Amino acid sequence: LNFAIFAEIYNFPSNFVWGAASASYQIEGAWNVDGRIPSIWDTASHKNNSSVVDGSTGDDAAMSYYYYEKDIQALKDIGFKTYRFSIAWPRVLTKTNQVNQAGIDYYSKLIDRLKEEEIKPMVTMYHWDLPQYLQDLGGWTNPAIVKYFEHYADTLYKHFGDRVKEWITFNEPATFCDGGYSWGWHAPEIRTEKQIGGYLCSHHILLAHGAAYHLYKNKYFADQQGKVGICLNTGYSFPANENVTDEHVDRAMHFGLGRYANPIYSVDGDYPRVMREAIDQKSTDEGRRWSRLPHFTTAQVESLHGAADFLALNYYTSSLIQPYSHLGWNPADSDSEIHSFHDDNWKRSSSSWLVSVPEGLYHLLLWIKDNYNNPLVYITENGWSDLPMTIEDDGRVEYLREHLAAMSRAITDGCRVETYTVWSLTDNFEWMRGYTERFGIYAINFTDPERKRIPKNSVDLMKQVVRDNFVEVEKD
Ligand SMILES: O=S(=O)(O)CCCN1CCN(CCO[C@@H]2O[C@H](CO)[C@@H](O)[C@H](O)[C@H]2O)CC1
Repeated sequence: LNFAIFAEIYNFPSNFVWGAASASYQIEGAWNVDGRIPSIWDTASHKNNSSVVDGSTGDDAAMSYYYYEKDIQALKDIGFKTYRFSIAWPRVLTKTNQVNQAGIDYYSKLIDRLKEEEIKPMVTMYHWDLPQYLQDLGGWTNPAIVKYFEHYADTLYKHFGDRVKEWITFNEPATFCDGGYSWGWHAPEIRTEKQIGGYLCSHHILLAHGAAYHLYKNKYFADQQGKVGICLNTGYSFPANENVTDEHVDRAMHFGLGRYANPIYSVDGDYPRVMREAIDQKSTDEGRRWSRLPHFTTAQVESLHGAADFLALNYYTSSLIQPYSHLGWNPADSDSEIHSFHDDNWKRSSSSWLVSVPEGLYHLLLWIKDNYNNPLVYITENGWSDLPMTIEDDGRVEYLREHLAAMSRAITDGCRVETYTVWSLTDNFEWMRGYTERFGIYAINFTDPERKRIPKNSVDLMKQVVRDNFVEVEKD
């Protein structure tokens, strides 16, 4: 059977860079070794009544602190040319904000080995493992955190900036701000009414990103010539029926992605007008003396505007939307007044929140192009989940084929996407889902002391995509 007869071929630009992604707390283990201090995820996973569904922790995880050569071999076997990993703040700085040399040495060794194998290191500075002693001071809801983060960024640029040329300040603030400080289902598991904690977190994340960006430009760029971006996650909001308008779509997109992207990438900067006006009015209606959404000063708006060299984007899934007004729901119960939900026909993964909507990636990339003047985009996460020790991961193969095809179409339609790193290189600690949901293209048996990286079928797909620089999907 000649597959080509039944397949559509989607090509990629000749200079397109393929790779894989991971995060420190999810893979490293060695949680209390060589000077690493506790993070908010050590605290959350070590609790007696931990919310991690299988009671597991990242204490050992994939043991990449010891087995990083296994990760490098896995990358080489596929032919990946970039590796997006995160550096653990708790491993690099002590509680007195001095350098922990053992932590520096670990990441230096990893970076040197990647460079030897001609694999570009792309570093995420913060992928959720905040030092616990900073959370004890309020964490991301305390404006003092901006200074601590700026010093952490300075430390990273100083020690690794000669070899690392692509920096991502934060991974998915949309997930950890509201997850951690509004709803409480992410570390540090704090619940606050009406997203007050989440909005404080977002505000300080953006100020910290701006500080780290300008620090790089002012102090390091001349010598190091690298790029600094931020990693944002969102889905696309599809109208659920013909009564849902483009205005509803834009409202949903601005309350989601725009909350973080507008201050940096939009023409005017600052929070989206639709958010600013809605939350200020609602706060007044609630009898509050000031808005739940903090205000940037004019100087801060100016400083944040344009403060990124690329937009790192994590895409997993999308939603159908309906406004509260069409559902007769109380608008006071939500700032966006938009209800998001899944179409029952969308294929399901092993994660409750993850269904397959490839066309959402296409529409999202077009929306970013149209709303943010076609910024340089790196897709830094895209992936599927299956159950432990699945090797014949046909669901992931289909998901990746369809999403790579959607990305190819967006590039053909003018979107500037230059890199794709699949989530994830190996199975790892999936936060509150522990080891019950697996995102790796390599499987790991977490009772195996060797933590062998076992290729799933999707490894063969990625080898073919890297080799041929095209992907095939079956014709409908
Ligand atoms: O339960 S509900 O449906 O009410 C809400 C949950 C929705 N979240 C949306 C954000 N998503 C972040 C993805 O998280 C990203 O993707 C990977 C896979 O999760 C993680 O391992 C990465 O560390 C992270 O960057 C995790 C689930």
